[in-house]
Amino acid sequence: DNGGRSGGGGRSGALSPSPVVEEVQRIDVNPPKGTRDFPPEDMRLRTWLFNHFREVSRLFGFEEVDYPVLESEVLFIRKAGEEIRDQLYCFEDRGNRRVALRPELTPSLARLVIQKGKSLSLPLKWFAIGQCWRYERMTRGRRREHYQWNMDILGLPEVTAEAELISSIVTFFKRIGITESDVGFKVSSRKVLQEVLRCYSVPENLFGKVCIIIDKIEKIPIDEIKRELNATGLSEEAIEELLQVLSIKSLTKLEEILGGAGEAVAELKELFSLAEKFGYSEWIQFDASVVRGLAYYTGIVFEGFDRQGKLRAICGGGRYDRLLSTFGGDDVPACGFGFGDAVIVELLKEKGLLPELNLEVDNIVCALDYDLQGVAAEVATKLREKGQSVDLVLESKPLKWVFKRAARTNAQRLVLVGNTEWQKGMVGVKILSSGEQYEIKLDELE
Ligand SMILES: Nc1ccc(Br)nc1
Repeated sequence: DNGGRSGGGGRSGALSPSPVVEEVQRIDVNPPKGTRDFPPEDMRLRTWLFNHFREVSRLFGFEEVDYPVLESEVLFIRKAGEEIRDQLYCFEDRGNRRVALRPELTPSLARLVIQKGKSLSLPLKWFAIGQCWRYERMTRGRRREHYQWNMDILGLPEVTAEAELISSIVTFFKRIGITESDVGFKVSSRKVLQEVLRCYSVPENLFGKVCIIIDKIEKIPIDEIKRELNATGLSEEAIEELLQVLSIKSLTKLEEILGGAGEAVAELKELFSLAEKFGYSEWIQFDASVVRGLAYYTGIVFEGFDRQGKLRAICGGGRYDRLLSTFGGDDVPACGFGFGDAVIVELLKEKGLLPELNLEVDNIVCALDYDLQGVAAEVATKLREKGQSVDLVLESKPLKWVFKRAARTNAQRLVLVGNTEWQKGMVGVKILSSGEQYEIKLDELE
Protein backbone atom coordinates (compact mmCIF):
# COMPACT_ATOMS: atom_id res chain seq x y z
CA ASP A 1 0.00 0.00 0.00
CA ASN A 2 1.79 3.09 -1.11
CA GLY A 3 -1.06 5.20 0.32
CA GLY A 4 -0.71 7.47 -2.70
CA ARG A 5 -1.74 11.07 -1.86
CA SER A 6 -3.55 13.43 -4.20
CA GLY A 7 -1.67 14.49 -7.31
CA GLY A 8 0.32 12.47 -9.83
CA GLY A 9 3.66 10.88 -9.35
CA GLY A 10 4.54 7.74 -7.52
CA ARG A 11 4.22 4.27 -8.99
CA SER A 12 0.88 2.86 -10.10
CA GLY A 13 -0.86 0.90 -7.35
CA ALA A 14 -0.73 -2.51 -9.05
CA LEU A 15 2.77 -3.88 -9.73
CA SER A 16 3.27 -5.57 -13.09
CA PRO A 17 3.05 -9.36 -12.58
CA SER A 18 6.53 -10.69 -11.71
CA PRO A 19 8.07 -13.35 -13.92
CA VAL A 20 7.69 -16.92 -12.68
CA VAL A 21 10.67 -17.74 -10.44
CA GLU A 22 11.66 -21.10 -9.01
CA GLU A 23 11.18 -21.65 -5.29
CA VAL A 24 14.33 -20.34 -3.50
CA GLN A 25 15.44 -22.12 -0.34
CA ARG A 26 15.71 -19.42 2.34
CA ILE A 27 19.27 -19.03 3.62
CA ASP A 28 20.05 -19.00 7.34
CA VAL A 29 19.67 -15.31 8.06
CA ASN A 30 21.41 -15.48 11.43
CA PRO A 31 25.03 -14.29 11.67
CA PRO A 32 27.71 -16.98 11.83
CA LYS A 33 27.98 -18.90 15.12
CA GLY A 34 29.42 -16.81 17.95
CA THR A 35 29.07 -13.52 16.08
CA ARG A 36 26.63 -10.64 16.45
CA ASP A 37 24.70 -8.30 14.22
CA PHE A 38 24.33 -4.73 15.44
CA PRO A 39 20.84 -3.58 14.48
CA PRO A 40 20.20 0.12 15.26
CA GLU A 41 19.22 -0.28 18.90
CA ASP A 42 22.32 -2.39 19.64
CA MET A 43 24.53 -0.16 17.51
CA ARG A 44 23.44 2.87 19.56
CA LEU A 45 24.73 1.23 22.74
CA ARG A 46 27.96 0.18 21.04
CA THR A 47 28.46 3.70 19.66
CA TRP A 48 27.78 5.17 23.11
CA LEU A 49 30.39 2.84 24.65
CA PHE A 50 32.99 3.48 21.95
CA ASN A 51 32.44 7.22 22.15
CA HIS A 52 33.39 7.05 25.83
CA PHE A 53 36.46 4.96 24.94
CA ARG A 54 37.45 7.55 22.34
CA GLU A 55 36.77 10.55 24.56
CA VAL A 56 38.89 9.15 27.40
CA SER A 57 41.67 8.33 24.94
CA ARG A 58 41.48 11.93 23.69
CA LEU A 59 41.57 13.31 27.25
CA PHE A 60 44.79 11.34 27.82
CA GLY A 61 46.41 12.57 24.62
CA PHE A 62 46.40 9.19 22.86
CA GLU A 63 46.34 8.80 19.08
CA GLU A 64 44.00 6.33 17.40
CA VAL A 65 45.48 3.50 15.32
CA ASP A 66 44.15 0.35 13.71
CA TYR A 67 45.51 -2.77 12.04
CA PRO A 68 44.10 -5.50 9.77
CA VAL A 69 41.75 -7.93 11.52
CA LEU A 70 43.60 -10.58 9.49
CA GLU A 71 47.25 -11.09 10.49
CA SER A 72 49.97 -13.62 9.78
CA GLU A 73 49.46 -16.50 12.20
CA VAL A 74 53.10 -16.25 13.29
CA LEU A 75 52.24 -13.10 15.26
CA PHE A 76 50.26 -15.17 17.75
CA ILE A 77 52.22 -18.43 17.91
CA ARG A 78 53.57 -18.49 21.47
CA LYS A 79 54.51 -21.69 23.23
CA ALA A 80 53.45 -20.85 26.78
CA GLY A 81 50.19 -22.82 26.74
CA GLU A 82 47.92 -19.80 26.53
CA GLU A 83 44.19 -20.20 25.94
CA ILE A 84 44.43 -17.41 23.36
CA ARG A 85 46.74 -19.66 21.35
CA ASP A 86 44.58 -22.77 21.75
CA GLN A 87 41.58 -20.83 20.45
CA LEU A 88 43.31 -19.03 17.59
CA TYR A 89 40.97 -18.42 14.64
CA CYS A 90 43.60 -19.45 12.13
CA PHE A 91 43.49 -20.98 8.65
CA GLU A 92 45.38 -21.31 5.42
CA ASP A 93 44.38 -18.74 2.84
CA ARG A 94 44.08 -19.32 -0.89
CA GLY A 95 47.74 -18.38 -1.26
CA ASN A 96 48.61 -21.16 1.16
CA ARG A 97 49.63 -18.61 3.78
CA ARG A 98 48.99 -19.33 7.45
CA VAL A 99 46.81 -16.45 8.67
CA ALA A 100 44.64 -15.72 11.70
CA LEU A 101 41.84 -13.40 12.71
CA ARG A 102 43.54 -11.38 15.46
CA PRO A 103 42.68 -12.60 18.98
CA GLU A 104 44.16 -9.41 20.48
CA LEU A 105 45.66 -6.13 19.26
CA THR A 106 49.03 -5.93 21.06
CA PRO A 107 51.07 -8.12 18.65
CA SER A 108 49.81 -5.96 15.74
CA LEU A 109 50.96 -2.88 17.62
CA ALA A 110 54.38 -4.46 18.14
CA ARG A 111 54.57 -5.33 14.43
CA LEU A 112 53.71 -1.78 13.38
CA VAL A 113 56.21 -0.24 15.84
CA ILE A 114 58.97 -2.50 14.48
CA GLN A 115 57.92 -1.61 10.92
CA LYS A 116 58.01 2.14 11.71
CA GLY A 117 61.29 1.76 13.63
CA LYS A 118 63.31 4.95 14.15
CA SER A 119 60.69 7.10 12.42
CA LEU A 120 58.58 6.89 15.57
CA SER A 121 59.22 9.48 18.28
CA LEU A 122 58.88 7.92 21.69
CA PRO A 123 57.07 7.79 23.98
CA LEU A 124 54.13 6.87 21.85
CA LYS A 125 50.59 6.73 23.24
CA TRP A 126 48.29 4.83 20.94
CA PHE A 127 44.75 3.57 21.31
CA ALA A 128 42.61 1.29 19.18
CA ILE A 129 39.13 -0.19 19.25
CA GLY A 130 39.17 -3.39 17.26
CA GLN A 131 37.21 -6.57 16.76
CA CYS A 132 39.09 -9.60 18.05
CA TRP A 133 38.35 -13.24 17.38
CA ARG A 134 38.67 -16.71 18.83
CA TYR A 135 37.65 -20.07 17.51
CA GLU A 136 36.11 -21.99 20.34
CA ARG A 137 34.22 -25.25 19.97
CA MET A 138 30.64 -24.01 20.12
CA THR A 139 29.97 -26.62 22.81
CA ARG A 140 30.44 -23.77 25.25
CA GLY A 141 28.23 -21.49 23.13
CA ARG A 142 30.40 -18.51 23.91
CA ARG A 143 31.02 -15.62 21.55
CA ARG A 144 33.73 -15.84 18.93
CA GLU A 145 34.22 -12.14 18.51
CA HIS A 146 34.29 -9.08 20.71
CA TYR A 147 35.51 -5.50 20.41
CA GLN A 148 38.43 -4.45 22.54
CA TRP A 149 39.57 -0.99 23.52
CA ASN A 150 43.36 -0.92 23.89
CA MET A 151 45.58 1.85 25.19
CA ASP A 152 49.35 1.44 25.04
CA ILE A 153 52.36 3.54 26.05
CA LEU A 154 55.68 2.62 24.42
CA GLY A 155 59.11 4.01 25.25
CA LEU A 156 58.52 4.60 28.98
CA PRO A 157 60.20 2.22 31.44
CA GLU A 158 58.85 4.17 34.42
CA VAL A 159 55.85 3.03 36.45
CA THR A 160 54.23 6.38 35.68
CA ALA A 161 53.05 4.71 32.46
CA GLU A 162 51.10 1.98 34.26
CA ALA A 163 49.73 4.59 36.69
CA GLU A 164 48.53 6.72 33.74
CA LEU A 165 46.84 3.74 32.07
CA ILE A 166 44.95 2.78 35.22
CA SER A 167 43.93 6.42 35.59
CA SER A 168 42.45 6.35 32.08
CA ILE A 169 40.33 3.31 32.94
CA VAL A 170 39.15 4.90 36.20
CA THR A 171 38.23 7.99 34.18
CA PHE A 172 36.19 5.81 31.83
CA PHE A 173 34.39 4.08 34.69
CA LYS A 174 33.53 7.40 36.34
CA ARG A 175 32.11 8.77 33.08
CA ILE A 176 29.58 5.96 32.85
CA GLY A 177 28.60 6.01 36.53
CA ILE A 178 30.70 3.11 37.80
CA THR A 179 32.33 3.84 41.17
CA GLU A 180 35.02 2.27 43.35
CA SER A 181 32.26 0.49 45.26
CA ASP A 182 31.30 -1.33 42.06
CA VAL A 183 34.72 -2.11 40.63
CA GLY A 184 38.32 -2.46 41.78
CA PHE A 185 41.71 -3.25 40.27
CA LYS A 186 43.85 -6.12 41.50
CA VAL A 187 47.46 -5.09 40.95
CA SER A 188 50.64 -7.11 41.15
CA SER A 189 53.89 -7.60 39.28
CA ARG A 190 55.29 -10.60 37.50
CA LYS A 191 58.61 -9.63 39.06
CA VAL A 192 57.18 -11.09 42.28
CA LEU A 193 57.01 -14.44 40.55
CA GLN A 194 60.38 -13.90 38.94
CA GLU A 195 62.05 -13.21 42.27
CA VAL A 196 60.58 -16.36 43.83
CA LEU A 197 61.50 -18.53 40.86
CA ARG A 198 65.04 -17.17 40.87
CA CYS A 199 65.42 -18.32 44.49
CA TYR A 200 64.84 -21.85 43.16
CA SER A 201 67.01 -21.29 40.07
CA VAL A 202 64.09 -21.98 37.79
CA PRO A 203 65.26 -21.29 34.19
CA GLU A 204 63.95 -18.01 32.69
CA ASN A 205 62.38 -19.82 29.72
CA LEU A 206 59.85 -21.45 32.08
CA PHE A 207 58.65 -18.05 33.31
CA GLY A 208 55.87 -17.58 30.72
CA LYS A 209 54.57 -21.14 31.15
CA VAL A 210 54.47 -20.82 34.95
CA CYS A 211 52.56 -17.53 34.67
CA ILE A 212 49.94 -19.08 32.38
CA ILE A 213 49.41 -21.97 34.78
CA ILE A 214 49.10 -19.62 37.74
CA ASP A 215 46.61 -17.44 35.87
CA LYS A 216 44.25 -20.41 36.04
CA ILE A 217 44.49 -20.51 39.85
CA GLU A 218 40.85 -19.51 40.38
CA LYS A 219 39.55 -21.40 37.37
CA ILE A 220 40.78 -24.98 37.99
CA PRO A 221 41.36 -27.05 41.19
CA ILE A 222 44.56 -26.27 43.08
CA ASP A 223 45.74 -29.91 42.69
CA GLU A 224 45.62 -29.48 38.91
CA ILE A 225 47.63 -26.25 39.25
CA LYS A 226 50.23 -28.08 41.34
CA ARG A 227 50.33 -30.96 38.87
CA GLU A 228 50.87 -28.62 35.92
CA LEU A 229 53.54 -26.67 37.81
CA ASN A 230 55.23 -29.91 38.72
CA ALA A 231 55.17 -30.96 35.07
CA THR A 232 57.21 -27.87 34.18
CA GLY A 233 59.94 -29.20 36.46
CA LEU A 234 59.32 -27.01 39.52
CA SER A 235 60.19 -28.73 42.80
CA GLU A 236 57.51 -29.38 45.41
CA GLU A 237 59.27 -26.85 47.63
CA ALA A 238 59.30 -24.19 44.92
CA ILE A 239 55.59 -24.81 44.23
CA GLU A 240 54.68 -24.50 47.90
CA GLU A 241 56.70 -21.28 48.28
CA LEU A 242 55.19 -19.91 45.07
CA LEU A 243 51.61 -20.61 46.17
CA GLN A 244 52.40 -19.12 49.57
CA VAL A 245 53.66 -15.87 48.02
CA LEU A 246 50.73 -15.74 45.58
CA SER A 247 48.29 -15.66 48.50
CA ILE A 248 49.74 -12.38 49.79
CA LYS A 249 47.35 -9.43 49.60
CA SER A 250 49.50 -6.80 51.32
CA LEU A 251 52.59 -5.01 50.04
CA THR A 252 54.01 -4.86 53.58
CA LYS A 253 53.73 -8.63 53.89
CA LEU A 254 55.27 -9.05 50.45
CA GLU A 255 58.21 -6.91 51.49
CA GLU A 256 58.70 -9.07 54.59
CA ILE A 257 58.87 -12.18 52.41
CA LEU A 258 60.84 -10.84 49.43
CA GLY A 259 62.88 -8.20 51.22
CA GLY A 260 62.96 -4.56 50.15
CA ALA A 261 65.82 -4.88 47.67
CA GLY A 262 63.89 -6.30 44.71
CA GLU A 263 62.36 -4.31 41.85
CA ALA A 264 58.89 -5.82 42.37
CA VAL A 265 58.27 -4.19 45.75
CA ALA A 266 59.85 -0.89 44.73
CA GLU A 267 57.75 -0.60 41.55
CA LEU A 268 54.52 -1.52 43.30
CA LYS A 269 55.21 0.98 46.08
CA GLU A 270 55.74 3.67 43.47
CA LEU A 271 52.53 2.72 41.70
CA PHE A 272 50.49 2.93 44.91
CA SER A 273 52.06 6.27 45.72
CA LEU A 274 51.21 7.60 42.24
CA ALA A 275 47.66 6.26 42.64
CA GLU A 276 47.35 8.58 45.65
CA LYS A 277 48.29 11.55 43.49
CA PHE A 278 45.98 10.52 40.65
CA GLY A 279 43.21 10.14 43.21
CA TYR A 280 42.30 6.52 42.59
CA SER A 281 43.81 4.80 45.67
CA GLU A 282 40.36 3.51 46.64
CA TRP A 283 40.15 1.67 43.34
CA ILE A 284 43.30 -0.46 43.60
CA GLN A 285 44.58 -3.21 45.84
CA PHE A 286 47.67 -5.38 45.81
CA ASP A 287 46.94 -9.04 45.07
CA ALA A 288 49.94 -11.26 44.34
CA SER A 289 47.71 -13.86 42.66
CA VAL A 290 47.13 -11.60 39.64
CA VAL A 291 49.40 -12.66 36.79
CA ARG A 292 47.09 -12.31 33.75
CA GLY A 293 46.90 -14.93 31.00
CA LEU A 294 49.22 -13.50 28.37
CA ALA A 295 52.77 -14.86 28.30
CA TYR A 296 54.46 -11.60 27.30
CA TYR A 297 53.84 -9.57 30.48
CA THR A 298 57.11 -8.84 32.30
CA GLY A 299 56.27 -6.45 35.11
CA ILE A 300 53.27 -4.80 36.72
CA VAL A 301 49.96 -6.44 35.78
CA PHE A 302 46.44 -5.38 36.70
CA GLU A 303 42.86 -6.38 36.11
CA GLY A 304 39.53 -4.68 36.71
CA PHE A 305 37.03 -6.81 38.65
CA ASP A 306 33.46 -6.39 39.85
CA ARG A 307 33.39 -6.32 43.65
CA GLN A 308 30.27 -8.53 43.73
CA GLY A 309 32.34 -11.26 42.09
CA LYS A 310 29.59 -12.15 39.63
CA LEU A 311 31.44 -11.36 36.42
CA ARG A 312 34.66 -12.26 34.64
CA ALA A 313 37.49 -9.71 34.56
CA ILE A 314 36.27 -6.44 33.04
CA CYS A 315 39.65 -5.40 31.65
CA GLY A 316 43.31 -6.20 32.12
CA GLY A 317 46.78 -5.17 31.19
CA GLY A 318 50.38 -4.73 32.21
CA ARG A 319 53.97 -4.16 31.21
CA TYR A 320 55.46 -6.11 28.29
CA ASP A 321 59.05 -4.91 27.83
CA ARG A 322 60.26 -7.91 25.79
CA LEU A 323 57.53 -8.41 23.19
CA LEU A 324 59.21 -6.70 20.25
CA SER A 325 62.36 -8.82 20.46
CA THR A 326 60.20 -11.97 20.15
CA PHE A 327 59.42 -10.69 16.64
CA GLY A 328 63.09 -9.94 15.93
CA GLY A 329 62.74 -6.24 16.64
CA ASP A 330 64.64 -4.10 19.14
CA ASP A 331 62.90 -4.14 22.51
CA VAL A 332 61.09 -0.99 23.59
CA PRO A 333 59.62 -0.63 27.10
CA ALA A 334 55.84 -1.03 26.74
CA CYS A 335 52.66 -1.32 28.72
CA GLY A 336 49.01 -1.38 27.84
CA PHE A 337 45.58 -2.81 28.54
CA GLY A 338 42.63 -4.42 26.78
CA PHE A 339 39.02 -3.64 27.67
CA GLY A 340 36.34 -5.83 26.08
CA ASP A 341 32.84 -4.74 25.07
CA ALA A 342 30.95 -7.64 26.70
CA VAL A 343 31.57 -7.80 30.46
CA ILE A 344 31.19 -4.03 30.84
CA VAL A 345 27.67 -4.23 29.36
CA GLU A 346 26.79 -7.06 31.78
CA LEU A 347 28.08 -4.86 34.63
CA LEU A 348 26.04 -1.86 33.46
CA LYS A 349 22.95 -4.07 33.32
CA GLU A 350 23.68 -5.33 36.86
CA LYS A 351 24.01 -1.75 38.11
CA GLY A 352 21.00 -0.38 36.19
CA LEU A 353 23.33 1.99 34.37
CA LEU A 354 22.48 1.11 30.78
CA PRO A 355 21.74 4.42 29.01
CA GLU A 356 18.39 5.14 27.31
CA LEU A 357 19.43 5.75 23.73
CA ASN A 358 16.72 6.73 21.29
CA LEU A 359 16.99 7.62 17.67
CA GLU A 360 16.96 11.41 17.43
CA VAL A 361 16.30 13.48 14.37
CA ASP A 362 15.87 17.26 14.27
CA ASN A 363 13.41 17.41 11.41
CA ILE A 364 11.12 15.26 9.34
CA VAL A 365 10.41 17.02 6.05
CA CYS A 366 7.46 15.99 3.89
CA ALA A 367 5.93 17.21 0.62
CA LEU A 368 2.12 17.19 0.83
CA ASP A 369 1.99 16.67 -2.93
CA TYR A 370 4.42 14.57 -4.94
CA ASP A 371 4.89 17.58 -7.29
CA LEU A 372 6.51 19.37 -4.36
CA GLN A 373 9.06 16.62 -3.74
CA GLY A 374 11.74 18.85 -5.31
CA VAL A 375 10.90 21.71 -2.95
CA ALA A 376 11.02 19.30 -0.01
CA ALA A 377 14.52 18.26 -1.16
CA GLU A 378 15.49 21.96 -1.26
CA VAL A 379 14.18 22.47 2.29
CA ALA A 380 16.03 19.39 3.52
CA THR A 381 19.28 20.51 1.90
CA LYS A 382 19.08 23.99 3.44
CA LEU A 383 18.50 22.54 6.90
CA ARG A 384 21.32 20.01 6.49
CA GLU A 385 23.68 22.79 5.43
CA LYS A 386 22.87 24.39 8.77
CA GLY A 387 23.87 21.16 10.51
CA GLN A 388 20.35 19.99 11.18
CA SER A 389 19.48 16.34 10.71
CA VAL A 390 16.58 15.74 8.35
CA ASP A 391 14.57 12.61 7.70
CA LEU A 392 13.23 13.51 4.24
CA VAL A 393 10.06 11.60 3.28
CA LEU A 394 10.94 10.29 -0.19
CA GLU A 395 7.52 9.08 -1.29
CA SER A 396 3.87 10.06 -1.18
CA LYS A 397 2.58 9.19 2.27
CA PRO A 398 -0.56 10.12 4.20
CA LEU A 399 -0.04 12.63 6.99
CA LYS A 400 -1.01 9.97 9.53
CA TRP A 401 1.91 7.87 8.39
CA VAL A 402 4.24 10.90 8.67
CA PHE A 403 3.15 11.65 12.24
CA LYS A 404 3.63 7.99 13.18
CA ARG A 405 7.13 8.00 11.74
CA ALA A 406 7.92 11.31 13.47
CA ALA A 407 6.92 9.75 16.79
CA ARG A 408 9.00 6.60 16.17
CA THR A 409 12.09 8.57 15.14
CA ASN A 410 11.63 11.07 17.95
CA ALA A 411 11.66 13.93 15.40
CA GLN A 412 11.71 17.31 17.08
CA ARG A 413 10.03 19.22 14.26
CA LEU A 414 7.81 18.48 11.27
CA VAL A 415 8.25 20.65 8.17
CA LEU A 416 5.40 20.34 5.67
CA VAL A 417 5.67 21.58 2.10
CA GLY A 418 2.18 22.24 0.71
CA ASN A 419 0.96 24.10 -2.34
CA THR A 420 -1.03 26.72 -0.42
CA GLU A 421 1.89 27.78 1.72
CA TRP A 422 4.47 27.36 -1.04
CA GLN A 423 2.51 29.80 -3.27
CA LYS A 424 3.52 32.38 -0.64
CA GLY A 425 7.08 31.01 -0.40
CA MET A 426 6.26 29.57 2.99
CA VAL A 427 6.42 26.12 4.59
CA GLY A 428 4.38 24.74 7.49
CA VAL A 429 6.17 23.90 10.74
CA LYS A 430 4.94 21.87 13.70
CA ILE A 431 6.97 21.55 16.91
CA LEU A 432 6.13 18.00 17.90
CA SER A 433 6.80 18.35 21.63
CA SER A 434 4.54 21.37 22.15
CA GLY A 435 2.18 21.03 19.19
CA GLU A 436 2.93 24.66 18.29
CA GLN A 437 2.55 25.22 14.56
CA TYR A 438 3.19 28.12 12.21
CA GLU A 439 4.13 29.09 8.65
CA ILE A 440 7.51 30.55 7.84
CA LYS A 441 9.52 31.67 4.81
CA LEU A 442 12.01 29.03 3.75
CA ASP A 443 15.03 31.31 4.15
CA GLU A 444 13.91 32.19 7.68
CA LEU A 445 13.75 28.53 8.66
CA GLU A 446 16.65 27.62 10.92
N1 LIG B 1 40.79 -13.19 22.64
C1 LIG B 1 39.45 -13.20 22.51
C2 LIG B 1 38.87 -12.99 21.28
C3 LIG B 1 37.48 -13.02 21.18
C4 LIG B 1 36.76 -13.23 22.32
BR1 LIG B 1 34.87 -13.30 22.23
N2 LIG B 1 37.33 -13.41 23.50
C5 LIG B 1 38.65 -13.39 23.61
